[in-house]
Amino acid sequence: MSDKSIATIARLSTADAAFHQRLDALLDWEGVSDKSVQARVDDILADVKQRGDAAVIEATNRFDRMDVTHMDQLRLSAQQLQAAFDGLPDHQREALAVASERIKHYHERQKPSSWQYEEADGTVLGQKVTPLDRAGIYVPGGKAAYPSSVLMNAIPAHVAGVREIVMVVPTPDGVVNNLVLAAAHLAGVDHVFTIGGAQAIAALAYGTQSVPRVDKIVGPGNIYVATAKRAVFGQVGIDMIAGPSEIMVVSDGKTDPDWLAMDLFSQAEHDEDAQAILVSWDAEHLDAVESAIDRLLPTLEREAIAHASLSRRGALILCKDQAEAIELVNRVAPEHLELSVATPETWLDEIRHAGAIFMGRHTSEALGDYCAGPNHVLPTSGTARFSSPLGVYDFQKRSSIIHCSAEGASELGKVASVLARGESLTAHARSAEYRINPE
Ligand SMILES: NC(=O)c1ccc[n+]([C@@H]2O[C@H](COP(=O)([O-])OP(=O)(O)OC[C@H]3O[C@@H](n4cnc5c(N)ncnc54)[C@H](O)[C@@H]3O)[C@@H](O)[C@H]2O)c1
Ligand SMILES: N[C@H](CO)Cc1c[nH]c[nH+]1
Ligand SMILES: [Zn+2]
Repeated sequence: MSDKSIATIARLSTADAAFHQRLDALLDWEGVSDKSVQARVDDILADVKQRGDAAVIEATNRFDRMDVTHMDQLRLSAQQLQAAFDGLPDHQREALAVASERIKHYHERQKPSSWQYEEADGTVLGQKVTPLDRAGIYVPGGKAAYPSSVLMNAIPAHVAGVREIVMVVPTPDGVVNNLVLAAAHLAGVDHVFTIGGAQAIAALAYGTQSVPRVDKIVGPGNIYVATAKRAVFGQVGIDMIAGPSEIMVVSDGKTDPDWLAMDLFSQAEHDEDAQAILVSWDAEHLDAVESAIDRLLPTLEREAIAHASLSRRGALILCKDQAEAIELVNRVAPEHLELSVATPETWLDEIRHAGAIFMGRHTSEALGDYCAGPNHVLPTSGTARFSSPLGVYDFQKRSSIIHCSAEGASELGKVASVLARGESLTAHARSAEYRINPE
């Protein structure tokens, strides 16, 4: 272990008796179970539900340090979005366009089609896919502005065929980010409100005098956003409850330690509660990465956030071998997994839980955050065990189609009748029996 360390990041070994306890402590994020946050969010939701715009304005003035009196001051017009796009320097406009094209191309592949098949007696069964009428997208904006999240939320909605997209994004102190506006223009967002936190989620879920009520709310955000999304679920659909960003890297010891240190920082700089873990079976390599962390930390602009995050939820873990590294990955089920190894493709079958898998030394997670193509809104806090990246499927729903021929209804009626009478549901049985062919 490096003796020059400034103790930025914990060193753990799977051989230690207390390893699993320490890992559990690292993975634990109180998040949406925090009672004081829940109480505050409940108050905001109830207020917006009751008073609409007036409550949204008050909360926005309070939490985002604004001074507005009318909802029109929290609404951006299509002309403002267009002007932001037109006013960008060429290199920014081009980068947005490239990212946007790649994200669209990737998500086009996720587009499902409706299907149906016909049985021998002429009965037709199928599934009809229908896009949502109106989707609400939350774009975070508290500690940083996220134009990339505009694209990642709005493009799959468009590909899915959503009729109307309503975007909310907080602008603390009234500072509007032109790249965010330009991305909204490029991605074809229909309405933009500069509101955030629980008040924005409430406005989308319940509707207000100005904000249209949506059918589903998607997108990442902080603890107030996540708590509010959980509370309004049922009233509206939601994509997932996303916690702070996470990265887990597995290294075979051959990747440049500076690259790996920066990959850990790349998520640590999102949030004090972000999680950054490196696993390797090469102890000297972990020493080298630890030195790189200490050396590179002061060179970051968001040094304080990255430092807090690495101290709280960062770790360099020494494991026995590849098999144990894979076990750890499946246990953590990270939002982002980097396989910084020589032949990542040979690992893939055994990796069961991860939001996105970045294969090989050259594939830094940052490329996925912006422009590789796959979505960067991913399951966190171990929920990759049962959920998937945001995708076209989040903006669509399915209806079953059943069209019986007379012959089909007669045959199925006999089966349904037996089962209905077994459930003592006489009306069900008789409804099916009416359609049974007499001979
Ligand atoms: N998964 C992803 O794709 C992705 C992408 C980008 C960011 N993120 C994550 O999203 C989060 C963004 O968080 P953020 O804070 O920067 O922006 P945010 O937009 O989620 O939250 C800002 C809002 O929080 C509310 N708020 C702040 N303090 C409050 C308080 N004391 N009481 C009530 N409300 C309060 C305010 O209304 C403010 O508008 C980070 O955790 C980051 O890691 C995730
Ligand atoms: N890493 C974030 C998702 O966890 C997405 C993002 C946006 N900008 C930079 N990174
Ligand atoms: Zn990121």
